[in-house]
Amino acid sequence: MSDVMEPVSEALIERAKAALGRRNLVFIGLMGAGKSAVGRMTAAALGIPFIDSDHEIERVSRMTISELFAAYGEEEFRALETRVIKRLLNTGPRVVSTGGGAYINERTRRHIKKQGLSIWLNAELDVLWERVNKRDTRPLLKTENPKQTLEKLMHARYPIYAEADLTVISRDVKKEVMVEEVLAALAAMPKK
Ligand SMILES: Nc1ncnc2c1ncn2[C@@H]1O[C@H](COP(=O)(O)OP(=O)(O)O)[C@@H](O)[C@H]1O
Ligand SMILES: O=C(O)C1=C[C@@H](OP(=O)(O)O)[C@@H](O)[C@H](O)C1
Ligand SMILES: [Mg+2]
Repeated sequence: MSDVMEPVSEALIERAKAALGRRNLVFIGLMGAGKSAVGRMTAAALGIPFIDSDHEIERVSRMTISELFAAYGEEEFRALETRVIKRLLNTGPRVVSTGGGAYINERTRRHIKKQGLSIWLNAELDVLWERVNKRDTRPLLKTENPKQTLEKLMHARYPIYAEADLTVISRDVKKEVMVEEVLAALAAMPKK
């Protein structure tokens, strides 16, 4: 069997586009789920502008996420995140990849529910851990036992992520396969 990836079929892309219409597509899920990477590639496949809310927050504040947490704390970060995401959704349609805590914040979640179609990249702990432990850019994981912290966040957050419109299992497969599954989930949505 060849391991060369088949390009995503045009027919699937067209069905996914039609299902999404002019709505924003919003990626949610825990750190390491692939929101930033898969979101960007999904936007490219759909031909829709992409933005990562963390990148936008860093651009407008001219600080990194770590610097923002250190200087102002999580509460201030969440307030800024809510404002940025609200603006991005108001000026769409786009694909927006959020930071892992965004959908957990009640106000941000309300904006996402009102103005976007949400897709949860749901991954198991070991998949997430393998990905996040390679970088130290995530302030919430600067703890004594970051894997345990991640596990606690899973328990606290998964029931809330489960409110998403769509869910795709994020696992150890090529990112292109994830994009295809995202498009298939969109295409399979019941018509309103
Ligand atoms: N399906 C995948 N297979 C392999 N690596 C992946 C996959 N999805 C994401 N990654 C990698 O895992 C890391 C975390 O992904 P990222 O998109 O930043 O996650 P998130 O934005 O959800 O925290 C990145 O280095 C990314 O390239
Ligand atoms: O889970 C969280 O609360 C956070 C996730 C991060 O984004 P990623 O999920 O893209 O890593 C980033 O927004 C910040 O470090 C807080
Ligand atoms: Mg990200």
